[in-house]
Amino acid sequence: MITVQNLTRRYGEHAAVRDVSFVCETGTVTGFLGPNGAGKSTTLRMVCGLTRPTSGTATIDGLPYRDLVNPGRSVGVLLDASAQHPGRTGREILRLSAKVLGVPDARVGDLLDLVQLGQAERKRVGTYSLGMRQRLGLAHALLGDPHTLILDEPANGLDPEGIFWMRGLLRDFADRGGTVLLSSHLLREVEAVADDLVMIGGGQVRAAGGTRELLAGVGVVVRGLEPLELDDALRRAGIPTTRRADGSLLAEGDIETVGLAAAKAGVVVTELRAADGAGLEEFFLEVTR
Ligand SMILES: Nc1ncnc2c1ncn2[C@@H]1O[C@H](COP(=O)(O)OP(=O)(O)OP(=O)(O)O)[C@@H](O)[C@H]1O
Repeated sequence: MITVQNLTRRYGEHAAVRDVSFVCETGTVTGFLGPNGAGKSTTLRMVCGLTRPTSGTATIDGLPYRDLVNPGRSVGVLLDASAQHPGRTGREILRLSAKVLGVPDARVGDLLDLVQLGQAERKRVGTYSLGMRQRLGLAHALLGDPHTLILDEPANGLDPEGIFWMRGLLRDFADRGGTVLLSSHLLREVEAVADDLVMIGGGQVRAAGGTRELLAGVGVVVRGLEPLELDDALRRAGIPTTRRADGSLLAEGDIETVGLAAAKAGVVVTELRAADGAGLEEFFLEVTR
């Protein structure tokens, strides 16, 4: 379990992270979402003891990262896939870390198979694509057989097949009782795998909760024959709306309330349904703006 309590980090006058709190439960995947510069990396670095918080605390299974005995055996971390020595091969990097962690050498081969680096394991990391580095980084994070994974933008550089593969791997890790915290700036990337979402914008948590609950709470998509009249009618009925790129509206209410408001105003509705992932995407953009 990861517990983040009132974490704040200031750089001079600028607060990169402001009073951020959330919990990642054991056996779940938590998606930490936010646009560029929102404060994701700074928060993850504080959780991993790499950046000192100005105030607040972060613990993993009740202990700050710095107090964990042999942390690589309990927490797998991937913060920057490019932070490996470019002159070493993938296999060499894993073998060196295995020695440091006290992990049997045989595990290196197993992990290389798992992340499907193929022949690249014998090539120098400096020649790797970003996707290959991410795969190696994931193998590195898993090397100590940890029960917690903290991954900063792990899908960066992965192709669609790679993203699908990684989702399966993380899902399986959590289903076997592990805890996963992963950041992304793309909702679509984590929506399918995350049990819980924490959305951050401007250094602050803007929304948090179960992915399904957040999905359910984002309102309905409604389209009218006369979009402007429909928008007017809903606003007059006290229902906030957001215009979507395809000409429909995202309305903050349930289907019945929205349908009734349109009917009362005599506006023809051509589509009315619960907002799906598209609604969540807009919600995400809205709350983290
Ligand atoms: N060492 C530092 N010194 C000064 N400002 C910093 C430092 N580290 C981060 N910041 C600032 O803190 C804010 C949050 O940065 P952070 O890297 O945590 O965001 P992020 O959500 O991870 O963004 P991205 O998705 O682009 O990686 C940014 O405004 C950034 O410029």
